[in-house]
Amino acid sequence: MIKLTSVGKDFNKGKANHVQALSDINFEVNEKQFVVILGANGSGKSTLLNLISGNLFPSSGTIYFDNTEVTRLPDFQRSRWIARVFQNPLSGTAPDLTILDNFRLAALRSKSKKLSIGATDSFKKLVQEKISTLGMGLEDKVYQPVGSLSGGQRQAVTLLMSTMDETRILLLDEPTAALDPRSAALVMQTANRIISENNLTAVMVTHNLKDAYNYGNRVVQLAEGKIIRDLNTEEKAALNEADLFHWFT
Ligand SMILES: Nc1ncnc2c1ncn2[C@@H]1O[C@H](COP(=O)(O)OP(=O)(O)OP(=O)(O)O)[C@@H](O)[C@H]1O
Repeated sequence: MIKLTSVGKDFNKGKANHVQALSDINFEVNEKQFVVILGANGSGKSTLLNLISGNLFPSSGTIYFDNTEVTRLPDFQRSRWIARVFQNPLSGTAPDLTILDNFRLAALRSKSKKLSIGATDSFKKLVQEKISTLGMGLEDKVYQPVGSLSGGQRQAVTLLMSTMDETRILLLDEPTAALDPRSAALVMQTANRIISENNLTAVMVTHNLKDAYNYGNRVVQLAEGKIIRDLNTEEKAALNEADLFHWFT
């Protein structure tokens, strides 16, 4: 469903501060796969997500979604299929708008589901039903501004918003890095549930080896802009947690 062939990304080419962030990346993600990306700082993980989302264009190579070339399709034209959760809980939602209005905006990204997207009672009920699955008691707070929620609550709400439209791909960029351990665990459980219940294809960047071990059905390691390991479902299942730690020693 996502395919990168011979993709490279240079920053500041021809200048003294030239960086080759990614080189000759051949990376294919099948539908409903949940890929975890590991790698040291600066290895190119966020750049890879930015190329998939269309926030950056590659310097070389080609990107396809479902066999259609999207190499130079800008992010706003891909956002119909792609939802993204960032490290910073402040990204991804509009802080001054209520929870309900944030969900309305998410639903408006695609009109084809024929959802009633006005501030109608049925839409409110739908949002409350969805939010109640988080087990955070937010269903009684849908008129509260999202900015008043905790970081963990915001990440969970952002994840849930990805189920309001035609999203097929969920990109998670260190989604729990700014959260305390309990909130981080809740957000990961929520992400995992949303991915499987909605048959999403997911790519998650993390530095958390426990999460990389516990979640996803494929694990890829980047180093200096190249893929140096790519373990499929069986190979990942055969790992133990210490193996992942040894990748970095
Ligand atoms: N906009 C940019 N301009 C110049 N260089 C950049 C830019 N974005 C990334 N880089 C460089 O590209 C390389 C890869 O960066 P990237 O952010 O993809 O790494 P990362 O693996 O996500 O790192 P981290 O784990 O620290 O978030 C780094 O050397 C970084 O400095």
